[in-house]
Amino acid sequence: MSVPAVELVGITKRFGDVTANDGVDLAVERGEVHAVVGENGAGKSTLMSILYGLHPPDAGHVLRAGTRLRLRSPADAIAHGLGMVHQRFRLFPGLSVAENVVLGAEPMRRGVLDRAAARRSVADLAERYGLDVDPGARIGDLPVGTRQRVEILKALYRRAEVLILDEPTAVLTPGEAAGLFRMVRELAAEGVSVLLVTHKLDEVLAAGDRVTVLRGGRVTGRFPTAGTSADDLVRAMIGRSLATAPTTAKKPPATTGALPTAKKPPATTGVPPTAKKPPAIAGGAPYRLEVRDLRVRDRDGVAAVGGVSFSVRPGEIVGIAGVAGSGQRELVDVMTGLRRAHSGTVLLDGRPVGGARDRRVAYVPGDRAGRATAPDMSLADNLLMGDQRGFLLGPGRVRGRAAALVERFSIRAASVRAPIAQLSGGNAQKAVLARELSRDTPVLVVEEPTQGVDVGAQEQIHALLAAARDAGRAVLLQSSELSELRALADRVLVMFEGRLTADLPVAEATDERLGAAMTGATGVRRPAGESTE
Ligand SMILES: Nc1ncnc2c1ncn2[C@@H]1O[C@H](COP(=O)(O)OP(=O)(O)OP(=O)(O)O)[C@@H](O)[C@H]1O
Repeated sequence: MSVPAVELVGITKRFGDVTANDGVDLAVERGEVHAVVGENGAGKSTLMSILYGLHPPDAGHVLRAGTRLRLRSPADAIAHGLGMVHQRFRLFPGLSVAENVVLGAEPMRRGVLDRAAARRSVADLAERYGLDVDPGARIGDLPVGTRQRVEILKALYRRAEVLILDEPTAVLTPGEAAGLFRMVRELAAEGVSVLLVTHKLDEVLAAGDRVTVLRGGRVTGRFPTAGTSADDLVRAMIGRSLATAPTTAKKPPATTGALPTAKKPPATTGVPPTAKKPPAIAGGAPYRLEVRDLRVRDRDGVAAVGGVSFSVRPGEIVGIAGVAGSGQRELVDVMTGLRRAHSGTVLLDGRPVGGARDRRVAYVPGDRAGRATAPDMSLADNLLMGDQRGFLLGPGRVRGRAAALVERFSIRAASVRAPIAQLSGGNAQKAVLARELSRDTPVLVVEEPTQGVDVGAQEQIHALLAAARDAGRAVLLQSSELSELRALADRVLVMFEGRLTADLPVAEATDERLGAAMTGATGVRRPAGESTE
């Protein structure tokens, strides 16, 4: 057998009491697409960080084409033909594609950047690997899928032969995701090895050659994708099938250093477990949330939302679909009181939303690190943030309440005192959901609730959102996963260029109809008695 392109041998990594990787062996062949899957906190990101020189392992080593490497930094990794595309792109919006690709390794001519040479080599590279990118385009003008291609080009320009993709489709539309995987197969055919970290098992099975499953920092399964089902992977990931899943996630294995079990949580901190009759709204308003002819301008004075009207009843989940930048962000900003509208109104239970952050709206932002959490503050403080009772409680009670939420929402963390930045991505997301779902508000606005979240937790989060609806809350759900909108929403709205291009009952929200509305096709279907303009 040939020497693997890259091999991780006996990798162990501890953070305090947490063993994030525990004797992990993983070999990737040349030209292979190798997926790494596992629950939130299973140790996937840690393993990739070690391979990319971001963390030194406590034990074990990395071989590249059979040679042992000492990786002290990403620069070392890049020098040995490793490249990584992070979830958050590291591109300069004001610069061109070619300038971004060559940045730090520029072709120079008489002491200045040789732009023509940069463009030529970027165009050659794009052509060789079949990547559709215009080297002269400005990054700021490009859609997310194209920006990701630029990140991949950047790695290839630095001669990456092993490419690590960390949840690459989290930010992509379904069409862009399909394009990415076509490209990944082309790269593999050219001999590039791809390590793919993802929670989407259908992607793994469609685009991967082999899969390694991690659980509690250890390898619990190795599969060729051929002949393997999603259920086989799930069983290796969580030790059971999803079909027989209890509603709450299993206790974490001892190696992840989870918190001790908390006492019974106080009733005020949880989502009501059973469906209730929607409560009557004060003043008899039929809607919990009403948006009337809303217009919002962005910083440059351009209309970001151009006259949008819709309403959400108690006990209803309304989904919002649309390609990024269609005005969803601005719409949500006004609804949560984070931005002022140019004109129009937003009413909660018949009363206008306040100018500042309105306490009647619980909000789960899509931008976890930037908006949803204070990364340097403890998990406990993040869980209680915005809860005015927090000021009246001593630190012991704050930790007690936080521990109750940790237990209830199966958040895996070494301690509620540790900074939230130390949690795995999916566990940080669960913490934000725990905080917002446990607030007793009439309206819940949720963006991308399961982004970066493992399959078991996805199920749990969906059940929690359904419970919030059944308790009579009005839920507005923005998601780029059409399957998620279909699973949860009663109606799906589509935004395109700041306007609603569809308002469909879920039974009519097919991929084709949503896709057409997302690209601006007309033929808007509106439920009787309501207008969207
Ligand atoms: N810098 C750090 N300090 C302390 N603990 C950490 C640090 N980085 C990771 N951990 C812990 O190591 C464990 C593995 O985390 P890791 O991020 O590798 O998981 P993951 O499989 O990538 O999860 P996710 O799917 O949620 O992104 C978790 O328990 C996490 O809290």
